[in-house]
Amino acid sequence: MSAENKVFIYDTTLRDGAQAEGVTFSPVAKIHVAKMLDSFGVDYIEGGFAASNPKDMAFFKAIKNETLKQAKIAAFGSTRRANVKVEEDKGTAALLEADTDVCTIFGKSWLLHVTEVLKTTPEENLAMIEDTCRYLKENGKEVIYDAEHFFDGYKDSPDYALRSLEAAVRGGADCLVLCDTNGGCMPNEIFEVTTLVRDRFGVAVGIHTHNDSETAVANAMESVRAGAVHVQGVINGFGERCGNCNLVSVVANLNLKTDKTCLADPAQLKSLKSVSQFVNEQANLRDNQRAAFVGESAFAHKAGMHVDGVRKVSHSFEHVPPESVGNDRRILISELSGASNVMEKLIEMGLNNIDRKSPEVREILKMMEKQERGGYVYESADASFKMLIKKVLKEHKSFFELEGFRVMVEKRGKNAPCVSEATLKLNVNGKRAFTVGEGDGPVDALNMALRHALQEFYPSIRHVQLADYRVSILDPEEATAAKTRVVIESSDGENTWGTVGVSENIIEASWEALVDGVEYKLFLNEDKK
Ligand SMILES: CC(=O)SCCNC(=O)CCNC(=O)[C@H](O)C(C)(C)COP(=O)(O)OP(=O)(O)OC[C@H]1O[C@@H](n2cnc3c(N)ncnc32)[C@H](O)[C@@H]1OP(=O)(O)O
Ligand SMILES: CC(=O)C(=O)O
Repeated sequence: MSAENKVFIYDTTLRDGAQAEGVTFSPVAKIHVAKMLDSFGVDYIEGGFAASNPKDMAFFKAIKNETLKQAKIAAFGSTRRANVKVEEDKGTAALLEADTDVCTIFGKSWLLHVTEVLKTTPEENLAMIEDTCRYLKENGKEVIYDAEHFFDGYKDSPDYALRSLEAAVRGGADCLVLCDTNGGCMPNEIFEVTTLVRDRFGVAVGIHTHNDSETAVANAMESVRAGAVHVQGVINGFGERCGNCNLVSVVANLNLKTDKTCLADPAQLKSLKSVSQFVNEQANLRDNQRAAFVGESAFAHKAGMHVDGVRKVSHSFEHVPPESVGNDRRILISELSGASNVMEKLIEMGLNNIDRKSPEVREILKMMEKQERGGYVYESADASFKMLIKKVLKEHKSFFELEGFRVMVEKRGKNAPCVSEATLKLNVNGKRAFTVGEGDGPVDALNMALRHALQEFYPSIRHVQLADYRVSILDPEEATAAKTRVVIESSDGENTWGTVGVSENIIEASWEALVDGVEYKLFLNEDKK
């Protein structure tokens, strides 16, 4: 890796990320995230605000017992309070107590904040910056200086904003990080101001952006183009208000689209999606389906013409190869599909010998369109679409015949729980199966009865679980006569697959989706034999 092309990645998921509404990391989660970030290859991990709370301080102690490959742990805090000696300042003492190699302090660049928030004088603020940097340097720390509101401060008074950086440099700061704290800047402003700071100071320049104008990643990229060598951000971009610069996108863009490198081992880029998912899990957040690079939809192609293009030349509709960031290409089936979408599904099913222009492909498309007009959607119900293909190709067989079911929901008294029970009669290979299932609701009960009935004949069904269940009402204006669409996700612990059913009766729609789900699994098993 050429030193001059290296951009240092400073992760603040555990500090600025924790300032996001709805996010709190447990002490154990903080350690898990830090270890994962280290394996991923970031350079700095900001573990918390040293003076803020015992949990953040406990993290700094606990992480010392872990062996990290290369990441440095940074403790975060502010410049000393106004009119307090730095040696007597509690926040600065907490930074030293954290006992990290790196201390990151934020100081004020904007006169508005100096006079109206700190309620101090411009000169005292400069002294606070210089004293705190110097004191931390004297105590052997690498000092990263976060110039809070730097761009807003610069717009208000360029002279004062630059003097605040000079104070940090006099104090010995190792890196000047320009912060767009309110997230209001445009990329061109970031480029111009970063260029000016880079040319003026012989110190490394970094960037810290927020996403209030949806420009945090673009702003960080522009800052790097202007010479910043250090980017601060959060995995998945959550953080105060609208969030921080999303490091997932920054790391991918830097590695794949510039001559810069940023991960200790660039091969780690392939773990980007799992890193993103891991952080969301630890932060108790859902994955963002539409997230750039790592979302489920990031490489999902729906429009027929796009699928046609991707099948011919993958980069005709993909800005980077999905596998480069650990993601997968997905082909969706819908009313916008053409023959190319169907071909992809045929290939997935191992049916490689059917021509794109064949009558079978046209017939599959015709059937799919008819079904969609009737309320079916196949985007999330790939397995039902594959069953439909089998039916059109006359390769479908029924593994069982339904003789009948009855579903009952009973509530015996105001405070008694609702009990759901289903009885089911099937004919399986000429033998009669009669089972009863109980469940949390009527569909769960029916699902239980179906699995009990089949597992004697098809043992693999034992492992199939109902993973998700979604209901939509079609034509709601028709009130009770409205159709119901049920989409079910089933899982056998290894794979998940979606199926769909439509009926005026919710139980019947659910049954249809359950049957497709079970048949899909049984076909998969047959194919494996
Ligand atoms: C841009 C950023 O994201 S910076 C990080 C912001 N993060 C956080 O605030 C989360 C952690 N914070 C906390 O736990 C608490 O705010 C603490 C423990 C740090 C401080 O709590 P308190 O002492 O009760 O103060 P409070 O939060 O109400 O006010 C902040 C004080 O810090 C001062 N302050 C703010 N920025 C700075 C600075 N850069 N340098 C010195 N003092 C500062 C304010 O002037 C105010 O001082 P005052 O009490 O004399 O009026
Ligand atoms: C330092 C910081 O978090 C900010 O200015 O946004």
